[in-house]
Formats: sequence, structure tokens, C-alpha cells
Amino acid sequence: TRSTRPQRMLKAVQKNATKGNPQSVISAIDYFCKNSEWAMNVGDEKGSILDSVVTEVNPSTVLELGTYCGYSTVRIARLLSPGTKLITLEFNPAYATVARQIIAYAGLQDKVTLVEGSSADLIPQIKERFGITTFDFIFLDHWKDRYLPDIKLFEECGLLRKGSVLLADNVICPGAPEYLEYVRNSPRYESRYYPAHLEYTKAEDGLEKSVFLG
Ligand SMILES: O=C(NCCCCCn1ccnc1)c1cc(-c2ccc(F)cc2)cc(O)c1O
Ligand SMILES: [Mg+2]
Repeated sequence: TRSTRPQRMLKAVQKNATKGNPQSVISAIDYFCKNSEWAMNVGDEKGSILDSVVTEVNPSTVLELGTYCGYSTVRIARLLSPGTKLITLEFNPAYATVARQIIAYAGLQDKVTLVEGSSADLIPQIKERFGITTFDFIFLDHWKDRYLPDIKLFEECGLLRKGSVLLADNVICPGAPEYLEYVRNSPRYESRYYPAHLEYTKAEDGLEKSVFLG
């Protein structure tokens, strides 16, 4: 039967990247998406903004919602200090299977815990399952209509501390209007928009960085 796009992306990584070299995995995926098939990775333009925020925060506790094929997981994990791990959540088992292989190809499997399931189920379990009190950095890149309910869930579960940084992909395209309205009008967040483009296209998109004020 016909392969899936994530499977073809994995093949491209195995063919064109160097095992244990995260930058070559990132470049191989961007090349595949620019020259073969578009895919919903955060991409190189927004990825550079992600890199700069992760570097600035230098987080000890990290959560990513929406692994897909692991592109942003590799981007984040390659920048983490030794001994720091990130938790990434993927709902789709087929995506998770490919992501595990791409993360392993980059040699970052020891820095990543990939969990399969829904954010609504996982978020309330995090403290118990992973012994985490609060997150320093959260990257939101899953279902766009879950951004708002999930940030409220983070607050309710006490997973944010003064200074926690949330970075949200796709706030323009496909868009997360209710989330934007919330973080930009809530006195509990300091928000800033980073204009860019939808990965591998000329369409407008961008990232919203929101700092929890406590
Ligand atoms: O839907 C997206 N991501 C979520 C995928 C499923 C998440 C599953 N999950 C994981 C954990 N909990 C739930 C997404 C879409 C687009 C896009 C933009 C334009 C277009 F014409 C088509 C698509 C671009 C992105 O950058 C995206 O991130
Ligand atoms: Mg995205």
C-alpha cells in the first residue's frame, strides 16, 4: 500500500542526513518540504525564532504539544543543556512512530520523552507521572482549537510559574483567534507577536510568545 507523507519524510532523513547530527536532520526535512512535499513542520523561518526563544529561556523543564514528525522536537532538544529532557505529546500514533525514528536518527532520544495521547488527558497527569512542578517553556503546535482550553488547564493544574514562557505556532494560519485574544488581554500574561510566514510558503503566519506573570 502507498506510503504516508511522514514515512516518505523519514526516508528522506535516512537518505540525506547524517546519523547523530541534528542540524543535518533539520536541513534534510526542510529540503524535502521545499522540493518534494509540503508538510506542517514549524519550518526554518519560524524555527529560527523558536531557536532564539529556547536559547534565551534556557529551560530546565520543557513541554511540546504536537510532535508530528519530530522536526521541532529536534530543534528544541538540540539546544537543551546536558541532562535536560523535554516531554512531547502526539495524539496520532502514526505520526508518533515516525517521530521516534527521526528523533533517534538525530541522536536525541535520551533528551526526549514522547507521550501518545490527548493534551486534555495528559496535562492533569504531568505532575504525578513526570515529577514536574512547573514548566519553564511550552511550545504549542497541536490542534489550534485546543490552545485556549489547554493554557487554562496549565493554570488550573499549577503548571506555570512567574516567568514561564509559552510559544504558540500558527496563531495566524490556520489561526488561534480565541487563544490570541486571551493571552493579549489577560493581565496574567505579557504577550508578543513574532511575524513570519507559514512554513515553506509566502502566506502570513507567526509565533506568539506569552510570559506568565504569576
Ligand atoms: O494542524 C496543525 N497542527 C496540528 C496537527 C495535529 C495535532 C495532533 N495532536 C497532537 C497533540 N494533540 C493533538 C497545523 C496545520 C498547518 C496547516 C496550515 C495551512 C494549511 F493549509 C494546512 C495545514 C500548519 C501547522 O504548522 C500546523 O501545526
Ligand atoms: Mg504548526
